[in-house]
Amino acid sequence: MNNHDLKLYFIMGSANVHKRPPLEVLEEALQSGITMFQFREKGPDALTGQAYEIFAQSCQKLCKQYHIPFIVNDDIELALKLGADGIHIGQDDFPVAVIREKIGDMLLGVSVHTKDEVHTALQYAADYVGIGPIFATTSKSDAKPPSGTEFLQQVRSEHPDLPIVAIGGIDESNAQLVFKAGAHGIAVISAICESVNIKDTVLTLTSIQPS
Ligand SMILES: Cc1ncc(COP(=O)(O)OP(=O)(O)O)c(N)n1
Ligand SMILES: Cc1nc(C(=O)O)sc1CCOP(=O)(O)O
Ligand SMILES: [Mg+2]
Repeated sequence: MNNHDLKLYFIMGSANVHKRPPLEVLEEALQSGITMFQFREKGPDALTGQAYEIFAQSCQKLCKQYHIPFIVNDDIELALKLGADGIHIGQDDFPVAVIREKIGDMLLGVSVHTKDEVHTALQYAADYVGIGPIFATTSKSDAKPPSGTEFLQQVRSEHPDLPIVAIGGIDESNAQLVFKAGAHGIAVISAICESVNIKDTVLTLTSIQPS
């Protein structure tokens, strides 16, 4: 992984897309220039069992076709079974201290909200950290209150080389602020899933420079 892979990190599950087939949305996002993808199939109506696995495999196949890293959210067994490029975990998902043993050199992303969590993620060789929610989000029912960019700025100044992706309520109207605060990239669900023109949205988001 290089820092550019985090630039526009698209996250999607079937619950995030309403008007079109999710795979169509993913393919359009890939064609338009997303740099990383996370399979996040969760929520009350989430697919389960075979349908869950088949959907994951279809997303992975598309990502391979476009040479974009395919990351699995939460489900380490699925990530291992499919040979995913990486796994993203939060603080309540799996102990950071033992995950490396399970996943080998697969990419590891860890959600962090405190300096201690950043320290632990670094200690156990996380490849990047996710910081959020920066702004209010409707895509995660158990999200913490929005933090703004202050914590992100602190982490950036204390860890100049740490790959950071910001998440939560980020769209074309506020992404510049997030890059300015020191993020290498932005992770988005609704900005793409609810876009009326995915190509334009992706082009706008990927062309933002931290000025
Ligand atoms: C890139 C990225 N950052 C943060 C998260 C959130 O992870 P987590 O806190 O484990 O919450 P869930 O996504 O599992 O509900 C993420 N998924 N991706
Ligand atoms: C999956 C996720 N994690 C968050 C965190 O704060 O850790 S916020 C979030 C949802 C991001 O979706 P949207 O771009 O639609 O706001
Ligand atoms: Mg999680």
